Amino acid sequence: MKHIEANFDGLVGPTHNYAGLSFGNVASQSNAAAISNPKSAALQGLAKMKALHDMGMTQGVLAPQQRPDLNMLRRIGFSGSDAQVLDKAYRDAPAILRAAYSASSMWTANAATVSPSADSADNKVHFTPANLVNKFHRSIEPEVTGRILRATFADTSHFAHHQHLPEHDQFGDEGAANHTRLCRQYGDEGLQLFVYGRYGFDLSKPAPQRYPARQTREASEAVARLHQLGEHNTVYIQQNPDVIDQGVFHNDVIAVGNQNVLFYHQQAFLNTESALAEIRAKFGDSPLHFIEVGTDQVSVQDAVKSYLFNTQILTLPSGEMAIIAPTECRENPAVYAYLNQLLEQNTPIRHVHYFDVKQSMQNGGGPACLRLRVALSEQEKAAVNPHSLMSDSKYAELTAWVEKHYRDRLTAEDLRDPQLVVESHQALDQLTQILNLGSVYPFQR
Ligand SMILES: NCCC[C@H](NC(=O)CCC(=O)O)C(=O)O
Repeated sequence: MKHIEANFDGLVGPTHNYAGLSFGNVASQSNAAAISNPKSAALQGLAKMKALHDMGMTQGVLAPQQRPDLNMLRRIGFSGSDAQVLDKAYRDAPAILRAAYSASSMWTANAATVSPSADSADNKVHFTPANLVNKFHRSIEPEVTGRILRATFADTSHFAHHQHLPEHDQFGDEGAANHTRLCRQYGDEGLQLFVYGRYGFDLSKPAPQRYPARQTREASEAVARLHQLGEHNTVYIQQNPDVIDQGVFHNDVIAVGNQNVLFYHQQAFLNTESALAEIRAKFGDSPLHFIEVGTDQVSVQDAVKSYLFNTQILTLPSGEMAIIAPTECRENPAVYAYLNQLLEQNTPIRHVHYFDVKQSMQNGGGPACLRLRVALSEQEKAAVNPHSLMSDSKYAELTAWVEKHYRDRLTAEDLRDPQLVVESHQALDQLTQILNLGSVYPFQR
């Protein structure tokens, strides 16, 4: 039986903007108030999806959230018509209005944690939407994310969906951005690595000083319990607090894995040696490639700027691995030299492909942030909502949809424009038909 690993990318929503909402995410903070281009952002994302489809990969699409979140604005006391709500929020609470508009659900690595059926005791694929409590603009995502995931993976004989974890920072959960699975073939039982930034209930443990650790150990453990994993197929690893303080707000900014490859920076983890020893012991006998990048090769600062580790490592149909990197990696001399040298080494990684995802990068989201990985058997793949899978015709349809509905320029001032709400709702309403999702959005219910 053939198993594959699909990538489900988040479609960039029509209100993509630069609001500087993520303290601890250097790109988000430094591009605050820059002018965004939602149309180009969505097209960049679609081009990456299409390219992976053309490489023979299984590529899916996840719909964005309804934004602005007018229900949230009403819940905190802004009243009247939609236009009045926007106007009052723009005047009295512009930062909250920007949060209500964020297209941050494009980064589907944070949508959920997914465990494939080969690893879970009940042989189902498990999904837990991330609560994203550390950032207000993201904490308003999980409910609709859960609906979109259920509409995409509806068949309950294959797919198990859980509620997001309790909404408190001690259970802070950022989903698959802090989760990597190692395995031989995708259908074999694998080893799930849960990387956390701090302990939620034991303040005597090491923690960053400057920037927040968004993921707690207790949250990671809760997800593993829900997904029916055991000690033999999980490893918990604490992220190095010093790198969080240098802008590594998710582990996928400093480490990424695929099958028998773990690609990580020397400073990524707090206790690297013991983590690697545990991985080796639990992974079993077959070959494992630890590709460690030294600080002398690529500094943490260059890793954060270029997103060298926020790359996707794909296993191509040929069996060779390819890295999907942002063009920022080609523009950074140390990183580009490193990647060229990596291809000369004796690892499964044989190719590097560069993609322009600048609109997302400027908010701190690279190629890997934009995708949620779902390993599937043939039967499970057949049970996925077929309308959410990329094809030549789906690409053409979605591209035309973006061209029709999206603006190519959005400033902070534009967020008070009630016409933007109308446009977004029209676009999303049509999208739910294109992806055959049913009524997932509040305005449709
Ligand atoms: N995995 C990448 C996530 C990037 C995301 N950026 C943001 O939300 C920035 C939004 C803004 O500043 O407009 C975050 O930090 O969670």
